[in-house]
Amino acid sequence: MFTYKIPKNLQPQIQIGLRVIVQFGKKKVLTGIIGKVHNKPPQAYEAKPILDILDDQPSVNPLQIRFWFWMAEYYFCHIGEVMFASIPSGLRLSSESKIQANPNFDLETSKYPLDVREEKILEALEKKEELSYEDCEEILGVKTIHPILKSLVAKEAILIFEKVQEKYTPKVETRIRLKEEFVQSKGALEAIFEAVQGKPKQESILLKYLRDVPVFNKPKLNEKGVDKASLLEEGDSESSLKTLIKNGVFESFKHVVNRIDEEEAEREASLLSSTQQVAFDEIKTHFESKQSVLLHGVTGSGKTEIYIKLIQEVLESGSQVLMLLPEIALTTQIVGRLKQVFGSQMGVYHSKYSDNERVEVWNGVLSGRFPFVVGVRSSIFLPFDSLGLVIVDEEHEPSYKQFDPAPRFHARDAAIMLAYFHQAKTLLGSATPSFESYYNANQGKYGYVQLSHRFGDASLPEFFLSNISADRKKNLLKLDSTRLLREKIQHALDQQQQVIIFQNRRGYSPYVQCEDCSWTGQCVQCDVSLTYHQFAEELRCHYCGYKEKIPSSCPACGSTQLSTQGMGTERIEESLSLLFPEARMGRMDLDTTRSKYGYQRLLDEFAAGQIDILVGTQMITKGLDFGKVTVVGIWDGDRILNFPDFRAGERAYQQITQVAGRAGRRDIQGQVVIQSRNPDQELFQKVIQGDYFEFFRQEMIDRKKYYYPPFVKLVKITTRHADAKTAEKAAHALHYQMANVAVKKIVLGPEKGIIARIKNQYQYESLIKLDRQGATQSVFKENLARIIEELQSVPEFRSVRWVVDVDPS
Ligand SMILES: Nc1ncnc2c1ncn2[C@@H]1O[C@H](COP(=O)(O)OP(=O)(O)OP(=O)(O)O)[C@@H](O)[C@H]1O
Ligand SMILES: [Zn+2]
Repeated sequence: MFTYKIPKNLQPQIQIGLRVIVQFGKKKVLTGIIGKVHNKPPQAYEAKPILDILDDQPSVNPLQIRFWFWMAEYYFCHIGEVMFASIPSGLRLSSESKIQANPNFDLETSKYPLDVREEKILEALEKKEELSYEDCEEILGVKTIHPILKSLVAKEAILIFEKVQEKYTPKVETRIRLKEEFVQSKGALEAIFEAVQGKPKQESILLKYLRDVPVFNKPKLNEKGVDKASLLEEGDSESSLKTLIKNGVFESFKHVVNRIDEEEAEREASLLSSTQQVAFDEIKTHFESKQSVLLHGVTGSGKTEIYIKLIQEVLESGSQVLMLLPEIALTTQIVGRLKQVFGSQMGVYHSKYSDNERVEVWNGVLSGRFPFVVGVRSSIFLPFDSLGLVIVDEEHEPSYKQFDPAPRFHARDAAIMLAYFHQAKTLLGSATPSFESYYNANQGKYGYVQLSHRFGDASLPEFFLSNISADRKKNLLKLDSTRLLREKIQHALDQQQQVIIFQNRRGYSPYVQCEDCSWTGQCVQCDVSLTYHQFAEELRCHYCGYKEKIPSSCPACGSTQLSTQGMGTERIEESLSLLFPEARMGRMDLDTTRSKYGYQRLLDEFAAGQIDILVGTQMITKGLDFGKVTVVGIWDGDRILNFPDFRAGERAYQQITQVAGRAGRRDIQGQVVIQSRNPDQELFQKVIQGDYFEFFRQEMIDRKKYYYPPFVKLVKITTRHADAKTAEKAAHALHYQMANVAVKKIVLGPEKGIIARIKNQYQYESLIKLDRQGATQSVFKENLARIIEELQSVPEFRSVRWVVDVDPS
């Protein structure tokens, strides 16, 4: 935080939460937020004046600012980093900014006239799609450009963005409508039909248009016309349409599609079953005395319908609701279900949204257009001012934790704090609660509500362990699939049912190896082997994105005997299509879902029954609700157990239970086949028995004994440097200093990171265990801040980076 002077003329308007323009360094201007107003001039530097105020009303409310301060302190980062994560760049005007014309702006119909200089900028934007801050200075020949840009933003004439990928590309449709004169009278319309007589193709297009747009009864409908693509969808030829346009029957025009769909609610909430109703009532009773409730409901128990009822009640009482979902893959289906009930009062906040779409949701929350938001973890930063309820669905999901960059927050934990500031309630939902949350429930800190049966007549799936090694010995293993798995798949296909196959590794196969010298491809920037991607014919690093072409011979010994080892989703898809040539295959992983609608398309196809077998990574394990899936195969069960962490057991339990939970969600019981080389392992038995409580009890014994969460708090510190020696030395220096801090319980390390080098930076990790008391943690963090600052002033450590991760996951 920096202190700035408030010039006299701006003083009357000053309020906490206003965006202001400030000078930073010699040439830079930045947008800042007023966090505090005080009378203490800084000691170390001469305060510069604020250049301008961007808002009439605060963009950020006092609750948000309080939340930011809490986050910066708790997650050990700068308040500026929190602010940066919170505010979409479209709301941050700076000398780094670029501007583009707002495609929804129309000078003629705009309520606000532009002055000469503003018009000049818009003219320039007609010639050049984007302008930098400097371009604008040049065009107008003035030094302080922000008042003009500020005014253009306020008049909704331009949009601001910082990086190219944030630039807003409007979705433009070509639409078709009848020429106005034909809509005026029935006689005119009949005349066209005469004109197209004997031209069946043209007639068919005309009829189709009139079916979708009944202009006889509602001539006004013609104005909007129809999307050209949909008109031609059913196989009508483009050339017939062209002729109709040429002959002046139809006209085509461009239409900018709204970024956020305006959909009306289409259905009422479902009636709760009696079990759901009991759970619903219990939740509300707990809320009377507790801030947070854990809803532990088995897969398919109908948690979503309970959420819907609660959301409705809270919205009716006039408060806001935020519902967090871990990933977009999951959001597509649930969002669809929620949208049907909540329609246009629900805003959606995706990770794949462009920055300007985020601005739209942000403004929608500010204006009250979206009293309800469904979103991924960053939606906790939206400008809510009166939350009544925060729901965290799939609360156990590791993806709620942000790794990089700072703030490295856990969205579930932060959401609980956010709700606390709003005096709102938090509902955590999961079929496999995190042990931290269940522990809190067990201790009476959270209310606890259980749903132990699936909705309707559905029952929980049946498990089968299938022994890979045994099948191999008997020559029954085909392309790494066991006979049992193949039989189950075949049976499902015969019954026109669907199959999900889970493997937590994308790409074709993990390694390409030389059979003569056992060379494997290594990333040049990280100490990991490269993954083979067959379709792209590349070796790729999954840590830094580095890629290279597959060599035709071994770079080490020249041998041409290169073979692939192990199985990724891409290869499994290929194997299954060889084993089941008649089945239609689909694959869902990071590689097939990069585009914005990638998930949606795959899920739509799967829902429509156009895919028989869907192979996927952890993306397919969450929340999906498809009635025809009866068989789930876990390709490599052993891989799931090998998580390098104290949470290995918990994670494996969650992952297997969740993916299994996709099977048999309606009247036919699901079957789950786990392939393993070692099926007798205890963990498999526990998952199959489904005894969460016993599993929890046993795990807690170990965690208590070895000091792991929930009995202690963890802080992980990574020391990074491009030079291995310096990194090691700095890590030890830090370690030495920490030994003198009294409050810690245990300091482990420093050790080489699990991956010793990432993006050319060597990594050393220390793990600190702290007592759970809040006071201990603040004392520790104060000490840590001091230690790091001191170390950074040592010349040889100047370019060392220390990354502090509180509650690492
Ligand atoms: N009260 C209800 N009326 C009608 N259908 C319901 C009702 N409750 C649940 N369902 C249906 O039961 C199915 C399972 O419900 P839902 O997807 O909400 O389960 P879930 O608890 O979220 O499961 P998971 O943890 O696996 O995501 C869905 O198809 C849902 O539409
Ligand atoms: Zn790499």
